[in-house]
Order: sequence, then C-alpha cells, then structure tokens
Amino acid sequence: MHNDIKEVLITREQIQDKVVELGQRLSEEYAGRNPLVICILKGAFIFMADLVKEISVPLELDFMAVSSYGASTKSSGEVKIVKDLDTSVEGRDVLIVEDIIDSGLTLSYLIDVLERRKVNSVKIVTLFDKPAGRTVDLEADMSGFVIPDEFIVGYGLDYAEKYRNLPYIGVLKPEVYNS
Ligand SMILES: O=P(O)(O)OC[C@H]1O[C@H](OP(=O)(O)OP(=O)(O)O)[C@H](O)[C@@H]1O
Ligand code: HPA
Ligand SMILES: [Mg+2]
Repeated sequence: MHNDIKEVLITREQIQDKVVELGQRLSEEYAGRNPLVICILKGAFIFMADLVKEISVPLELDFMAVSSYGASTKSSGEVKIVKDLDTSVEGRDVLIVEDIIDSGLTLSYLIDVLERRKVNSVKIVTLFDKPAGRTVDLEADMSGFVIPDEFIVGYGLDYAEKYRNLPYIGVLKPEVYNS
C-alpha cells in the first residue's frame, strides 16, 4: 500500500466486479440505440476505459475535461470546461461517465450545458457517490458505490494531481492534505 494511504476502502477486485455489472445494466438500458458516451476528464479516464469494454451495444465516445477542485479537497464552486467535446450532441442519447459525484456542482453545470445543446436524452453513470458532500440536488441514474464523507483517491481520482494510478480506492492520511 502507498505510504500516504490510511486505508483501502474499495479493492481492485471489488471495482472490477462492479464495472462488469454496470456494463451489463447499461447494455440492457441502451439496447437498440447508439449512445454518445462522454468521459469527464481527468478523473473518469480509467472507469471509462474499463466500462466501455463491458457495454455490448454500438456506441461512440467523446471526452470533456472539466475542473473545479485543483489542489484542494473542497470544490472551488467554479466549474471550468478545460476541453470541450468534438462531437455535436444535438438529438443524441448521451451517457455521461463520471468517477465521483460529491457536491454535485460539476454535473449540474454540465447537464445544463448539454440540455442547452438540445440532446435527446442524458443519463449519468458514476462509479462513486458521496451523498454527504451534496450542495445541489443532483442524482446519478446509475452508481457503483456509495462512499462515506472522506476524500478518496485512486482509480483515476486525484489529490493535487497525484495518486490517479493507484489500482484501488484509498483514503489519504489527513497529514497529506493538512501539510
Ligand atoms: O460533485 P463535485 O463536487 O463537482 O465533484 C466531482 C468532480 O470533481 C472531480 O473533478 P476535478 O474538478 O477534481 O477534476 P479532475 O477530474 O481533473 O480531477 C471529479 O473527477 C468530478 O468530476
Ligand atoms: O473524494 C474525492 N476525491 C477525489 N476527487 C474528488 N472530487 C470530488 N470529490 C473527490
Ligand atoms: Mg480532481
């Protein structure tokens, strides 16, 4: 285990099993359709790569980079689109792939942006959901794990751009972000 990690909250195997299950559920949900699957970078990059391999319907991919945390464990409240989509979403069935919903600010902002661009439908799949962090009314259509009110890292999620490559979900030692 990495020296900065206090505890492993979710193992690599638990994540793998959950991703397979979510992929199967999404394959049923989108049967007969051709969704545009949008990865919210950077955090969702590993989840996206693993998830789409488990979805059996034809689909297209696009990427959007959004940032609001920087080197903090609290949202700045200002959601910045760092990279926009390449594809038109007008009339498309959009599936947003997110790593975590915490305050809900990132996704409530993005849903608004996508609806103004006249999507046919938009749904959210998130691997992690932290309901205790919520400051706006926003729920995923599908979620993997409900997590406690702790700042988590690994499997794509960072603190100050570090720890994204850990294959499990860990809780940081408080001295790491208090120093
Ligand atoms: O529900 P919220 O409170 O808005 O938090 C969730 C968002 O915060 C993180 O992104 P971040 O801004 O850290 O960018 P990153 O994905 O590049 O790490 C995470 O990847 C989600 O996109
Ligand atoms: O708990 C978290 N960990 C990493 N990034 C995050 N962005 C929102 N919440 C979190
Ligand atoms: Mg981050």
